[in-house]
Amino acid sequence: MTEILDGAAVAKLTNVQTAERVAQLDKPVTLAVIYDPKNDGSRLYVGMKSKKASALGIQTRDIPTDANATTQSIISLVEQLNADDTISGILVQSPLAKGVKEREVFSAVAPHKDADGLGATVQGMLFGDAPSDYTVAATPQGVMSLLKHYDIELTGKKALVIGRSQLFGRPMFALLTNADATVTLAHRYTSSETLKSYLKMADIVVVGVGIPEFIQGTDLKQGVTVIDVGMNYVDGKAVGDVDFQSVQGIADFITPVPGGVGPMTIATLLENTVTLAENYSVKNS
Ligand SMILES: Nc1nc2c(c(=O)[nH]1)N[C@@H](CN(C=O)c1ccc(C(=O)N[C@@H](CCC(=O)O)C(=O)O)cc1)CN2
Repeated sequence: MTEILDGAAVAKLTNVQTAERVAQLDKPVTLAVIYDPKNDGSRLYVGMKSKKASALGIQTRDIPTDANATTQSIISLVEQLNADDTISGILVQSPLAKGVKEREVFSAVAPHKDADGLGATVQGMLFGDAPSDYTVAATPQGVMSLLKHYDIELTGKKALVIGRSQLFGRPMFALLTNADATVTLAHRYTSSETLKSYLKMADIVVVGVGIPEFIQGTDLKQGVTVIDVGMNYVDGKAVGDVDFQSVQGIADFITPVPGGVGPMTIATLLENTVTLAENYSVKNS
């Protein structure tokens, strides 16, 4: 029997705790969100994040980049927000406009305001498994929260991460390594025969490549745990990178799309934001 890892339900539990934490603070929690208003997905996701933030008592300042925005102009905006004491956390929604160097913009966010955990400093802390307070990218951290909620054993397990983005794959690799799994990171230059062999060996598969139903049940080992990070739209419907029906009876656990990693991404972003606000208030009390 294949059990659903219910991201929507676990996100709800996280959000209740986040709302309680916000209510305990004596100053407003504000998340600044920089995004490209020309990108349909970004408008949708920023809207979802702002709506959820508001429901939890977190204010958002949504900042659309202008038509002639450059890497430097957006970095200057980030630097203003870094220095703004009314801002608890900063999120740079990906993708930014063509030609803007995202990594440079992510890394301009001050570590103590990096709500999305995408900057070089906090990602360096993650890769060094530094035992200190730093934020972790929302999607991979949300995956880890889901695995923990369902007590999925990671120690010594063979984990396959497919996709090496800065948003997901690279921090996912680091988190699973830090959790003592044996991790392989596959990507577009991994041959299909190599990918096939690793898929058949993996105890845990985490895939985020943006190809609808890229993974089929027949690719997988009996009893595998499947985490579908894919967020594709086919005929207007959200579809993951895994053929959900085809893994029934093969996987022990799977995240659905919608209702899996997506809600966890938003819940984790907002959890990160209140953590930054709490740390800031402690340091400045
Ligand atoms: N700076 C960032 N940019 C982007 C991120 C990110 O984590 N940080 N992730 C993705 C998009 N994303 C958040 O921005 C995101 C996508 C989807 C969902 C979600 O909850 N989806 C629903 C389905 C929605 C629908 O039905 O249309 C679900 O899976 O249940 C949340 C966040 C790219 N950019």
